[in-house]
Amino acid sequence: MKIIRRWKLDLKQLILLLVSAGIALAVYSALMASYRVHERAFIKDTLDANQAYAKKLATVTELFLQSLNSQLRVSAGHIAIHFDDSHAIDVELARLLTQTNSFDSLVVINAQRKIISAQPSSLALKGLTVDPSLSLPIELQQPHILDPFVSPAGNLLVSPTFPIFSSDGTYLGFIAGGIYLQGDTILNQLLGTHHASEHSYVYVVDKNKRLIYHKDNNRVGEHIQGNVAINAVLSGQSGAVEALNSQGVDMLAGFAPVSTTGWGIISQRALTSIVAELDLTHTNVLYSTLPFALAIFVVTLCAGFLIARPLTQLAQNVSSLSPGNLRCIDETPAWYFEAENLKSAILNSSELLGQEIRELEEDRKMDPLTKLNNRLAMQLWLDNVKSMHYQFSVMALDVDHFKSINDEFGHAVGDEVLCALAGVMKKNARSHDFVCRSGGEEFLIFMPFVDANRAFSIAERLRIAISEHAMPLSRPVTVSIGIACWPAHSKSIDETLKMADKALYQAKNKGRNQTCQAQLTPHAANHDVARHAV
Ligand SMILES: Nc1nc2c(ncn2[C@@H]2O[C@H](COP(=O)(O)OP(=O)(O)OP(=O)(O)O)[C@@H](O)[C@H]2O)c(=O)[nH]1
Repeated sequence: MKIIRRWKLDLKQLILLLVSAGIALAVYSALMASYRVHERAFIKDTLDANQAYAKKLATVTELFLQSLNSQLRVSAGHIAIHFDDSHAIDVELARLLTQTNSFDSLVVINAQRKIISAQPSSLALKGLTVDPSLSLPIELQQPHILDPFVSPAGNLLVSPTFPIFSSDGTYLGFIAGGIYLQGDTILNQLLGTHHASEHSYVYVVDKNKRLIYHKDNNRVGEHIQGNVAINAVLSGQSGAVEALNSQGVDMLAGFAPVSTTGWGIISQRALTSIVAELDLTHTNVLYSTLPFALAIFVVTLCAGFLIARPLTQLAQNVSSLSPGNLRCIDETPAWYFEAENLKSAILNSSELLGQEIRELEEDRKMDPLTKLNNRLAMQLWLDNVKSMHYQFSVMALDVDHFKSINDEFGHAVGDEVLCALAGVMKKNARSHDFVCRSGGEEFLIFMPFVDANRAFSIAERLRIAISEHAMPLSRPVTVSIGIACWPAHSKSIDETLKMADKALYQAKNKGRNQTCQAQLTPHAANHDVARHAV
């Protein structure tokens, strides 16, 4: 049968594969788990930080506006005293502008909406009448912050105002501070520094969802719609939310309202920046893990080779096993329990197998009924004799009237008789005689180094012993024997056996229960038998 060897992974390759997959999976799952945990923590921290920062900025803005209000109140009191002195008002506004650095511009507007003083004077606003849309402070006659508007000088600004009353309580007008929303402004300095984090930024909307501060100055003045954080903060809430901004970017936004103005402050960070930061962090983690993973890989690989080695050697030794030589298996080093077990199992099964083969071999050469040698064993024995060329005599022995025993007592009794005869033959044979059952009720006994005369007397002794042996039937059993010698009777062993057979039939013909010797041939007559005798 042709054996087709299919390619298969060996144990070393399997261990290698398993270790590689194990390490890759372990590193991957550790990185993924760490990534998820960090991502959640990052998002929560960012939301918390942005909310805290928005609250802080709202508080700072409140304080800033209060401080502006206080400054305007002081100046309003001073201006009320000198309301008719245009120069004095100019001086006061100039002082406020330069000393406090809180405003980008300052104007005093009388009850008729006319600008009676303005700083810096370069704006050239003095004498102008402001738009009726800006007359709310005149109607309210109390502190008020005007919503962002474009000033007559063309600047987008927010404007805190404070009313000016004369000592008798007559409303004279109001002082308005201008805080520019575009360019390098005071609001920029207040909101644009010290972010919640490097990647966060702040923007501020007024109550009409109009950007009044943004890091991208060009967007100031823009109206923002559909922003969850803006909607929440303008409804007076503070908090944090992960939501898409107006430009479709996923943002982590913290927000807080400035209650006095109705503004909303939002501090936010793009989610993608967190992902990028996490990616960078985990790439670094991966690089830091790689040497350890490599070390584990190498150690496990070595262990894998050590584990595979006894098994590989056992397999090689078993495949090159020679009958009866189990030493190579016994000497295979097996340093761990399973390999040692396998080695013992192979040794045991090899020994058992060897024993069974030996038994089979014995059975092959043995007559199953009488346990005497069979014809195959006889042939092997004769081959050996031929090669050694030592003389022997052979007895051909046949049970007399065995058919009648079978017929009379049954086949089973016939078998018992055959076994009993075999026992007598073995008992009478010497250790180096070769007794075999050559057929049904026929036997051959080879006697090395025994000449014809001695063979005759041995045969007679055996014949008498058989006839006297108690058989499992009511009458004695006898045998007839023919004798021949090799090479005394013939050069050919086959011929010698035939001559013994012939002598046997002579004994039968002479009336059975007797021994006959083969006749010497001319060749045999010249043969010096004594030369070979013991
Ligand atoms: N019980 C039993 N009988 C066997 C066995 N082998 C052969 N026989 C019988 O042995 C008998 C041999 O008969 P024959 O060849 O006629 O010889 P015989 O009856 O012994 O007569 P002679 O040899 O002429 O004395 C046959 O009946 C065979 O069936 C066996 O293994 N067991």
